[in-house]
Amino acid sequence: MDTGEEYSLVIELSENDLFFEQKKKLLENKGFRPKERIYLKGTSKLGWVNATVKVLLQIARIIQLNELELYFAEDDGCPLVEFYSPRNELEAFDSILSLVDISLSCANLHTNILELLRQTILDLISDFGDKNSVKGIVERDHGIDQEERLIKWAESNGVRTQLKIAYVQGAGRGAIAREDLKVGDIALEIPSSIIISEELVCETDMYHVLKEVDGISSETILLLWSMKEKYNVNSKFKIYFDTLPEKFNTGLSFGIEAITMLDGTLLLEEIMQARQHLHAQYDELFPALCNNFPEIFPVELYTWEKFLWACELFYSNSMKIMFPDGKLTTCLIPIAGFLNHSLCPHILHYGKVDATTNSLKFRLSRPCKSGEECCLSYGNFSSSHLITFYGFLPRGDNPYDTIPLDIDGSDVDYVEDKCPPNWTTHMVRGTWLSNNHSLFYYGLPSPLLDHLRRSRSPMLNTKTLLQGNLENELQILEDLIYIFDDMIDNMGESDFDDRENCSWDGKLAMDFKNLQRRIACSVSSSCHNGVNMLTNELNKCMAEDTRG
Ligand SMILES: C[S@@+](CC[C@H](N)C(=O)[O-])C[C@H]1O[C@@H](n2cnc3c(N)ncnc32)[C@H](O)[C@@H]1O
Repeated sequence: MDTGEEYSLVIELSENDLFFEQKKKLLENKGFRPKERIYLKGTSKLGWVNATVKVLLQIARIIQLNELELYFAEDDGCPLVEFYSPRNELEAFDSILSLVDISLSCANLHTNILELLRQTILDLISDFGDKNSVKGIVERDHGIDQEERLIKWAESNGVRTQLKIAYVQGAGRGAIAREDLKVGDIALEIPSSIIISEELVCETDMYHVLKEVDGISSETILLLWSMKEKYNVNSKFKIYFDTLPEKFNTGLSFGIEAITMLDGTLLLEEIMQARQHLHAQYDELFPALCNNFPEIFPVELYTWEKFLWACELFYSNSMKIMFPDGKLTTCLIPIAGFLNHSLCPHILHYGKVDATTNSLKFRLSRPCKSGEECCLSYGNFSSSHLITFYGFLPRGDNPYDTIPLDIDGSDVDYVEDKCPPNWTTHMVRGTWLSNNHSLFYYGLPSPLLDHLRRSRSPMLNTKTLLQGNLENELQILEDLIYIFDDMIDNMGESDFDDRENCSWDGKLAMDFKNLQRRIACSVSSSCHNGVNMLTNELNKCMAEDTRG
């Protein structure tokens, strides 16, 4: 921010960004440079403020794209992109808000304009949250005595919280705002002293045994400690362990019927791989540890079932936390473990212990009204990952639900190498998420289409209405239709009929299969639309040729 007559904000794409080149190209396509100076005129007219926020937001969206969003964002022919994903939009809002906040903290002139910018951004954030979040429905806020006891215990240990616990429809327990919370408010603050981390294990006999085990991770050490601590009546964390579910119901516990239903889906592969990995890990440690150190590892506490329970606990409830010494550790965090996942979360950044207060703060990036469920994001995960390791399918459109394509991206000779081939793997997602269904785009990701164009015909790489190009496009779409129709056939018929009578795992399997089918059908139908558009264009071409 300058201090002269004209004020400006500088918004910049870092040169260290892993995707600097791709993002620079996207910015340039929209008429921006990687470093833009946005002048703030000495007027507080609302039209001007709105226009300035719009420009800042357009740039920030591109800066904040992650790899997967970038893959799907390359539809440079589309001026209509409103937002790339809820995560991206909230990150973009967060970044421009902090830009304005930094300027406000050092400005003594024109603060009214900055305040107006700030308020405009806050209004947009609130609007965005209202329109794009699927709100959890509070089912009941009674029968939570244990949880209330845990909160009292936590508060007496220095936790500060604006949240209470209640049962939320379809999600077990959740954290509900006790009063209206604004952007920047801390919904929950946890002192390091009640974070369950490997530090607790270091002073135990168990640690001395486990540190000698070849290749054992600190996460596994904490997991094995937790399996025993759960039954320790004198544990400092007894009240926490008592509130944990007896059963987790993640994909790792799917029964044989649900597994069979998943035949032909990616979820089956993910679950089987994860289970094999856990079985191998268990077999490496047990029964050897119980046999060699029966005092430390009582055999009845280290059964396969109890090990699986602990794995599910860690997958679904642990968080990776960065401590002030720079160490990144997997931890269990009382109270924070009640926060459910949302595709449009209230809390974006939470993984770093604040060195001055020695506490973990859960700050809001969008407002949460009194009585509303407050959520964070567990990460940018696909639904198959969320089912396997957390046991739920998120409601709403998950932008990370993709179907990978078995195409090797590295085998094509690039003749016209204006844009280097950065993508080595290719995928699709539901084409309803795309804004650009026009000729040459078809709602499909541009990196995939470009790759297919080049591999079919290395010399043709233009999006023009020439007959050769159009025929090439037609072939590409027909190949994709073949792949996806085959996939749809392999998945069999939709199973909607008996959903309500299904077991928990049967329901999840069915919902996942229907989701995958919906994605594959959307791709196939977008390709068919593309074929129709191309056939029309080809007919026009041929009619012109005949006239000529
Ligand atoms: C960290 S815990 C959150 C608290 C949990 N609901 C409870 O009752 O203990 C994570 C688990 O909550 C559930 N969960 C989280 N987010 C969810 C969502 N959006 N929809 C359904 N279940 C969800 C899943 O069972 C997940 O494994």
